[in-house]
Amino acid sequence: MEKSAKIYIAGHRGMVGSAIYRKLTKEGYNNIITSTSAELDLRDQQQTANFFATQKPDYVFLAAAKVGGIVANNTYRAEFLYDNLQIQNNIIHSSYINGVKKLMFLGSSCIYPKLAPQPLKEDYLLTGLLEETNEPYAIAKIAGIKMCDAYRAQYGCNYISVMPTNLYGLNDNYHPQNSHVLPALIRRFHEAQANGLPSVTIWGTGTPKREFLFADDLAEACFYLMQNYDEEGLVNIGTGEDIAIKDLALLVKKTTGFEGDILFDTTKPDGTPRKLMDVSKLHSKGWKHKVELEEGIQLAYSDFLSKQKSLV
Ligand SMILES: NC(=O)C1=CN([C@@H]2O[C@H](COP(=O)(O)OP(=O)(O)OC[C@H]3O[C@@H](n4cnc5c(N)ncnc54)[C@H](OP(=O)(O)O)[C@@H]3O)[C@@H](O)[C@H]2O)C=CC1
Ligand SMILES: C[C@H]1O[C@H](OP(=O)(O)OP(=O)(O)OC[C@H]2O[C@@H](n3cnc4c(=O)[nH]c(N)nc43)[C@H](O)[C@@H]2O)[C@@H](O)[C@@H](O)C1=O
Repeated sequence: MEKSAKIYIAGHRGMVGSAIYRKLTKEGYNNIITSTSAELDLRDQQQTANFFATQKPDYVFLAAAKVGGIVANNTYRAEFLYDNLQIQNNIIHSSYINGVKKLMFLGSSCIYPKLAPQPLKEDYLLTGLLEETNEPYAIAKIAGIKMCDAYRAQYGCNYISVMPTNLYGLNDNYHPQNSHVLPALIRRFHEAQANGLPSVTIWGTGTPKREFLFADDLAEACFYLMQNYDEEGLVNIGTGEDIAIKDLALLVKKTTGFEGDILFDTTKPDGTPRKLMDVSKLHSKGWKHKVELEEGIQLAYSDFLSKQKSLV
């Protein structure tokens, strides 16, 4: 990507989009275009087509999506399927019509079968049934990978797909029900500590294992792959290390200084038992994560503390 290239970050106010924005700015890119969902509803085909025809971006990072944790995915099943298919179809097709040089599509580790062997290799895609709680979201993300591959095969478009593991970081969503586990626990442990509560309840059994990548590390990987990776198919982005949710809760407890008990609400879903990425392809391309989990939780907690007055 030339420094003067016109780069569109779709979803620039989100956790990932804002991290990509920070990275590009730090690298000296100054022709970045953005638009909020209120200004441009990417589910709308005509609005999206007009935006691309007017702006004519050279490069696109597709980080706009309907995103949420396990309960949000399971509750808003129609929105997770419809919104995501619309957003990605509109952006990918408009990119083709307007000659975008390269596009990066962001998927998710939930595209892999629920009971796939671990760690998850890229070629396990479409080898088994999906996890029920996030099937609509996963189906949309799989369609995005296949859109990129089909436009590459038929039209020669250089569209690449990356599959991030579970993410956390600055500008995360701290909604009590709709967020992912790490921001949810940061908020719940912090509030319990601040209010002198005797215990914190976490969802599920605490036995599922998850892998976590700091969003600024993800942005580094996206920037690197945008310049060094031009293949069809998909590439995992993660750390290659995972942790049981119960142990994650102990880390957040330590970070927030909470001293009470941890209880488990087993009426809430566990989801996939394990989702550990095989990152050998990513490492072979020359990229490895930098921020380890405990340091990342500290950074995310500091960001939470600076923003908590504005949270609902
Ligand atoms: N968070 C995670 O753990 C993971 C995320 N990912 C993927 O990374 C990408 C970014 O996720 P993340 O940053 O966490 O999500 P966020 O919810 O933080 O941000 C999503 C962004 O998408 C934009 N958006 C949503 N709907 C529309 C719409 N209809 N029109 C225009 N813009 C819209 C929002 O814009 P606005 O703010 O203007 O409303 C928002 O900035 C997604 O593709 C997600 O699937 C993958 C793996 C894990
Ligand atoms: C990134 C990924 O995110 C979603 O999948 P998920 O990995 O299951 O994500 P999660 O962060 O919501 O939960 C991880 C684990 O943690 C447990 N857990 C405990 N206590 C809380 C809690 O308070 N909140 C949440 N959300 N989970 C909790 C929870 O029960 C589960 O066992 C996908 O739908 C899909 O969107 C996707 O791609």
